[in-house]
Amino acid sequence: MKAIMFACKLFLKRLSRRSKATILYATETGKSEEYAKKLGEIFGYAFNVQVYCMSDYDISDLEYVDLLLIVTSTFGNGNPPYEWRGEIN
Ligand SMILES: Cc1cc2nc3c(=O)[nH]c(=O)nc-3n(C[C@H](O)[C@H](O)[C@H](O)COP(=O)(O)O)c2cc1C
Repeated sequence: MKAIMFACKLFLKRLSRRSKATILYATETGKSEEYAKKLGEIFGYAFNVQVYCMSDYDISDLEYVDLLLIVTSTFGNGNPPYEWRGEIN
């Protein structure tokens, strides 16, 4: 039992040291959200990853992020999805 607790502590310590990656997505029909979540799973092997919808993200949190990935679609004349057009928090 002690060995398991020790291994868990080591594992959590190691996880907390990983660089922080944030993935923001903006979507109309859900494809970018799906892709952002898949990307999150893949990057989760090497980074401490969080995935957010663009409209839910507080931009002041960017200063704590080591890597930022943005997944979005375009519509019409290369316009971004609706949620991207609104003001980011
Ligand atoms: C009406 C309409 C307009 C589109 N306009 C563009 C465009 O200008 N450029 C582009 O690359 N893709 C365009 N697309 C393709 C979408 O970007 C594509 O379907 C995308 O995968 C949708 O992703 P989402 O579900 O994350 O919004 C358009 C699709 C539709 C239905």
